[in-house]
Amino acid sequence: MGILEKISEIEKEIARTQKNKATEYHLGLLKAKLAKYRSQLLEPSKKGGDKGEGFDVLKSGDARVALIGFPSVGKSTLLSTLTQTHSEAASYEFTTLTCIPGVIEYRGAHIQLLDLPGIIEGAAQGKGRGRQVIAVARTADLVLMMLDATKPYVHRQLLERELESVGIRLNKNKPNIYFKVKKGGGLSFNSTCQLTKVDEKMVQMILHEYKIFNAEVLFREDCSADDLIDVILANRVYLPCIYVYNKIDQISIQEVDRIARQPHSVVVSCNMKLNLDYLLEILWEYLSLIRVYTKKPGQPPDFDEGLILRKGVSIEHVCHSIHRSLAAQLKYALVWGTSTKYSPQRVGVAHVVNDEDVVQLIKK
Ligand SMILES: Nc1nc2c(ncn2[C@@H]2O[C@H](COP(=O)(O)OP(=O)(O)OP(=O)(O)O)[C@@H](O)[C@H]2O)c(=O)[nH]1
Ligand SMILES: [K+]
Ligand SMILES: [Mg+2]
Repeated sequence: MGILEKISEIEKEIARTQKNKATEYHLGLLKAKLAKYRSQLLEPSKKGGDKGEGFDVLKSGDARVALIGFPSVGKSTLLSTLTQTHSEAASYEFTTLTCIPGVIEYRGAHIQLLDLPGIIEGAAQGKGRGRQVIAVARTADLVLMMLDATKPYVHRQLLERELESVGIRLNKNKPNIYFKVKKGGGLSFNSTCQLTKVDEKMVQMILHEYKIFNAEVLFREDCSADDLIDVILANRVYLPCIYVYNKIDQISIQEVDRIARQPHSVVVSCNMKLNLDYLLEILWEYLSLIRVYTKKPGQPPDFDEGLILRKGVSIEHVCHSIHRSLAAQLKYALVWGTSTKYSPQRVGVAHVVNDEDVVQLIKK
């Protein structure tokens, strides 16, 4: 039996197994098996040719965003609208066949936007160019999932399931489980909170399925069996995702309002250029980008050449982004902005900066 058949057998078995206390362990085991086969499917095939020409686009700029969606939802139209690059758009499906990179220039940042072929149900199993598209999505910092606002909601769920099945986790944090394989000593299992979804026996069964008999496992939150499997496989990517509903020029204002209220969702019309500014604002926020301006003594800040960094970075990162050796030479920094109580305030390398802070670095 091939892997695909095995996967579909297990999926069928999970579907027909009633969910209750008695079948709990059996289901956990099936899930572990399923995840194992799926991750085998993801391993690069030895035959080659799987990567596909036209998908090897070099990473560039401050962040990378992948456009994922069904055919003809308007992905290429968005790329051509937001960037200087033109990507062919047409009313027929599969107009785009390769990966087309463009650059969004926003608040001084260069955000690489990747237009990709449309994907369809079964993409993860290799339908269409699904596997190549998904491989590119894994390399991105964020997924823009584009949806046709005139189409049923189930489209979004289908796409989510495709990405989910290949280990892409959207708008989800990495499960807080400490996991370490050991040479001996059996299983040491602990938790720092009450667990309602798994118990030691289940954890042990799942580990055995992966031929792991000696390990240290510490649950730091009430995680599920699926979360544990994600941690064991360790090949998951956790990406922020914005659901972009396009073609709102075709639906009623009530419908637009309803969709816009859903979590992580932005409504737009690429053809009519509606709400694209807001999309960029949300994109900036979801990418956790910030700008920091530097200033030389006695001179005004350099507002043209901001440094593009990520939320949560410190003065040390600011130094590194200017020059490798700078942090070691730093005496202190002066900061004007929302990250300090006073402006300016004298801070050390560990100080965390905010968006639009102005920083003056004083060397030893
Ligand atoms: N009504 C409406 N049509 C749009 C809008 N944006 C794009 N379209 C149309 O939708 C069709 C498909 O657009 P594309 O940009 O080719 O879609 P795509 O997602 O890149 O399609 P594939 O590359 O085939 O996967 C074209 O006829 C566009 O003119 C919009 O905001 N409103
Ligand atoms: K199209
Ligand atoms: Mg296209």
